[in-house]
Amino acid sequence: MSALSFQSVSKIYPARSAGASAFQALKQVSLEVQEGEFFGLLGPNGAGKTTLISILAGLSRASEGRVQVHGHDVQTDYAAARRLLGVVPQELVFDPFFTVRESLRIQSGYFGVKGNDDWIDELLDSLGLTDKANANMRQLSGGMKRRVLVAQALVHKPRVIVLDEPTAGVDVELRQTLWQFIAKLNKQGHTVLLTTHYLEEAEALCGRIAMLKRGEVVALERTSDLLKSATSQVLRMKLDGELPAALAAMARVTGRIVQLPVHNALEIENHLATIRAAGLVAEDVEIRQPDLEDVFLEVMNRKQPATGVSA
Ligand SMILES: Nc1ncnc2c1ncn2[C@@H]1O[C@H](COP(=O)(O)OP(=O)(O)OP(=O)(O)O)[C@@H](O)[C@H]1O
Repeated sequence: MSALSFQSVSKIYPARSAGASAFQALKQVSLEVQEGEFFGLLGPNGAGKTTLISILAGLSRASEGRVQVHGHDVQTDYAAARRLLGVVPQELVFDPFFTVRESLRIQSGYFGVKGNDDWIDELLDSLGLTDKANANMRQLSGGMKRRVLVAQALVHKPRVIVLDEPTAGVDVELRQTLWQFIAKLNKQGHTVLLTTHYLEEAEALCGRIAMLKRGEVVALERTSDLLKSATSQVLRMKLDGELPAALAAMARVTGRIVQLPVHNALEIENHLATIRAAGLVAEDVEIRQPDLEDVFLEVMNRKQPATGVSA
């Protein structure tokens, strides 16, 4: 039995006002995540990742289809399904009146877990929160609050850990602490479902990845196979000046660093000639293997059949 099962899940948000149209955020999404997997759910802003997680967590209802956690339906068997899940939400929602330790005890209470202090201490320690155990939630920085949200999601030792962009806006140290801890829990058998815009993290951590585009699954593969599926290599260089329009359309640009997909030697020569003809000087030119970000862009830029968005 799968740890998570999404069967033909669709979601249509109703029109908010007369004259507005309804919006289909998910279209027939089907996914199975096996127990013990570290699974990545990727997609651009608005692709439907949070909607799918909200349905999984019972915060929103699917318009069609079925979602199960270890065989428990998230609608008809909500309490059992929810107990198996630890969800770290994207939004920093917290109660400002309690200390960190109090809020973890309260959260344990919601799940009916008593005498949980040993595990709470371990969570505080693993997430670098021991010093803050008695601090009031409102005194914490954004990154510290994010750590508490992770701890809250894990108080009942859920079999399935769901992380919705857990590293958005957090520093390098927390990322490392967080990933070490989550990887350890995954090794112990916990299933992990992760959404992130940091494709380097997804590449390093996830064994399998689904990519969503406008509510549809457009790729579902092992990470290693996705990386092999890229049809191009990458021409990388530093440039001073603006890239000619013909190349800009296909380039990944970060400050002075320009990266272009290339399929053969002739294409490399042509790109460099176009750059020279524009009066630009390329420095530190190299060819590298594609990474997950290149594959992601390739998948997202593939022509898809037109999809109706209104209902
Ligand atoms: N309550 C709502 N009513 C109407 N439309 C909504 C509602 N919630 C989300 N949407 C729309 O559904 C689409 C999917 O949103 P969702 O938040 O699931 O995307 P996402 O992939 O999580 O994006 P991001 O990467 O920005 O977090 C978006 O176009 C969004 O505007």
